[in-house]
Amino acid sequence: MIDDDDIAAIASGYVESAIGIIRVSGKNSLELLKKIFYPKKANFEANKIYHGFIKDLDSKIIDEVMVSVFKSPHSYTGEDSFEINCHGGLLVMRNVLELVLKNGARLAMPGEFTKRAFLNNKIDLVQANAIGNLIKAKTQKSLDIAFSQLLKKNTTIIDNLREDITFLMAENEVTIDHPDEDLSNINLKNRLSLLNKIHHSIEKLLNYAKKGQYFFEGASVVIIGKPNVGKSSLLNELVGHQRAIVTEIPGTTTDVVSEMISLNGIPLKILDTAGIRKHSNKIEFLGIQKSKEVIDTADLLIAVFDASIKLDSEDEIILNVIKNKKNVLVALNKSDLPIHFKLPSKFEAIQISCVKKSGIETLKNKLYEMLLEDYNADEVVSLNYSQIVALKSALMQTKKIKKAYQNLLDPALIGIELQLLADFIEQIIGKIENEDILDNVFKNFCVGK
Ligand SMILES: Nc1nc2c(c(=O)[nH]1)N(C=O)[C@@H](CNc1ccc(C(=O)N[C@@H](CCC(=O)O)C(=O)O)cc1)CN2
Ligand SMILES: Nc1nc2c(ncn2[C@@H]2O[C@H](COP(=O)(O)OP(=O)(O)OP(=O)(O)O)[C@@H](O)[C@H]2O)c(=O)[nH]1
Ligand SMILES: [Mg+2]
Repeated sequence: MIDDDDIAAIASGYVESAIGIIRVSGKNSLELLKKIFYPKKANFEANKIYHGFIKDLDSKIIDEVMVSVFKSPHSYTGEDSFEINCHGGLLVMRNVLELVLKNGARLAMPGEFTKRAFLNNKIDLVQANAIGNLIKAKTQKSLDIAFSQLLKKNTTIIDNLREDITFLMAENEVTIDHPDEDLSNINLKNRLSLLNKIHHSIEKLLNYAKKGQYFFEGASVVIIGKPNVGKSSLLNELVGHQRAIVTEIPGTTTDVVSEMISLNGIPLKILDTAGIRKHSNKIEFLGIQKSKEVIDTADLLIAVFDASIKLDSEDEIILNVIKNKKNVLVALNKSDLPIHFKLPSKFEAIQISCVKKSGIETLKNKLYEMLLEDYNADEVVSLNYSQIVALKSALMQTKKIKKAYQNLLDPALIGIELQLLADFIEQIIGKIENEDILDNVFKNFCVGK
């Protein structure tokens, strides 16, 4: 179902400004324009801007304006549409909008113009999301990513995925039509290797999407370690002020303390935690429970050790926590003192001193590097939550299909599974049947966008 009734909104924002833009789009919008706009020559050719007057039904002049006219499909929404450039006073903008509404348009919902652009195939869902991010972007880097995404229609990686899946589906059809031809080993091998390629691409896309998200939603870094190693001191160094209490008494921090910083444009939430050890009292026990909880939510962990004392059983607890994790940065603090700590060789560490303020920049650079590892600004896609969910489902689906091939499942059934995979991929680009999911994408846009 495609809505094409006339929608209207103040596109420039309802703030006093030099010029205000009232945007109207819909099947009958140009008829509506004729009723309220009086230029010298009322021929309303596409892509032209006209000077004239907006008049109400009693011929009273509402404002002197410029109006641009767009004709379907050559407009932002793909529909007939126009934009009134009126004086930017609050009352003027309201009067013009009200007149437009009185003449049959309704107020647009947030993002509804862009939703129509999407429904009319002017942009795909990845681009729609990019427009949302473009407006939201708070750092130049986020803006660059959003913009580069807006400029390309489907990203190549998604195009290739579609192509590969279509190939598998076509090949599977052949097997259904010619059941006598056994799936030869060679064929099976080819299919599995193509499926692996698909699996790998989806993983890559998920990885890019995650990194793209860092720029818009931010990332979280959790500082862990046994008591008294200097976790709170490190938090304070990273945020640039005395956010957390620091004392020489082990067990000083008993709750999670967090603070935001910008790391080269990535909004970073840094969390300092209670030192982990065999607890000595109830407060400490609860604090340690909390530390363990936030560890699992972290995009990155900084494990802090005290370089000035020998590795002990409390450090072992921390080493155990991080041993199978990839997203860990090890910091050897107090490196201003004589070094007695020896890290097991499999870990790589950065030496820092919060007291001497040394190594902190190196640590920040390393954090940034780890967050954006394998990241290629040209290929990054910033997907929204439901797109990421679709991608994850697609990933699971490839595993299922792989098993189906290996178990020589009936091609008709394999066909169904392949179709499901194709559907998940289409959801990313935007073939979404469910209106609710779709509205979710646009509801965070401004009215008038
Ligand atoms: N006044 C105004 N400024 C704006 C917008 C707008 O809609 N109006 N935009 C949006 O919010 C952005 C620009 N994006 C736009 C994208 C496509 C079309 C458009 O009319 N496309 C037609 C014609 C293309 C052509 O002839 O070059 C098309 O795609 O067919 C317009 C604006 C930012 N500035
Ligand atoms: N010499 C030296 N002392 C440090 C350094 N960093 C922190 N300290 C000291 O180590 C002690 C503990 O620091 P905190 O930052 O409170 O340690 P923590 O890991 O947060 O401790 P808990 O909250 O108890 O788990 C304080 O006395 C700090 O002054 C450093 O780089 N060098
Ligand atoms: Mg502390």
